[in-house]
Amino acid sequence: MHSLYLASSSPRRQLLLKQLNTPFSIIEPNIDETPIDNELPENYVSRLAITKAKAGFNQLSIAQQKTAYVLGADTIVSLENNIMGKPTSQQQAVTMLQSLSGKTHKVFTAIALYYLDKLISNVVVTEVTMRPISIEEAVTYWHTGEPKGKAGGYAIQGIAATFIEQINGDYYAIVGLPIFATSKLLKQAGIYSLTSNRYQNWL
Ligand SMILES: Cc1cn([C@H]2C[C@H](O)[C@@H](COP(=O)(O)OP(=O)(O)OP(=O)(O)O)O2)c(=O)[nH]c1=O
Repeated sequence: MHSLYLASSSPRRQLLLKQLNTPFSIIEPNIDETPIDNELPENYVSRLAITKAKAGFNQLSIAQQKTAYVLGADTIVSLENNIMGKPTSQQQAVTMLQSLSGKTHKVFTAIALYYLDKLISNVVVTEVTMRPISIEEAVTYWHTGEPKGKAGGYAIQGIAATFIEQINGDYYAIVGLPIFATSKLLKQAGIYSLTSNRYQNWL
């Protein structure tokens, strides 16, 4: 018997996890997302995904913890090792988009699964190339409401799809949960729902 929990308040992550065909419940951990000085993007996302999974685990009762598998995830946008989180003002959002305009940046998404005193995690990196975006366009985009709550201040699954020339990597990782990497993590933990003998070696 096991129970999968998603430690996330992101509606996108909840939708994406449904694609794994494994029933789950939601816990909403509250954690401090402040980066440590000079922390590399990969280390930052990994630390946050792990912190979310552990914080979620700690919200459960002792009885629930015995069978719990808690999944945490974190996504950031990064240009030249700078970490871009979720913009909190128009000015911040416009500045972020202006720095990404006409360039290729990286999206880092970490996933972490905490269970039975074990921790397994992975970081998925995707390259995103944006066409040039004018300041006027960035301001208009802010007023659509879409950039709020999105790392880097854009949502590839929304209007910002029109900004994206090319991606190299996993689309789902940009939206917040890399489905393939997550299925591998669940398989590693022995709770992937579609495991078949024929594809035993795909991990
Ligand atoms: C780049 C990009 C990010 N995002 C989202 C994914 C994440 O939800 C969000 C980054 O913030 P996160 O801190 O990773 O997650 P969150 O605060 O939304 O949810 P929680 O911590 O409770 O799990 O940005 C998109 O939806 N589309 C995009 O194109």
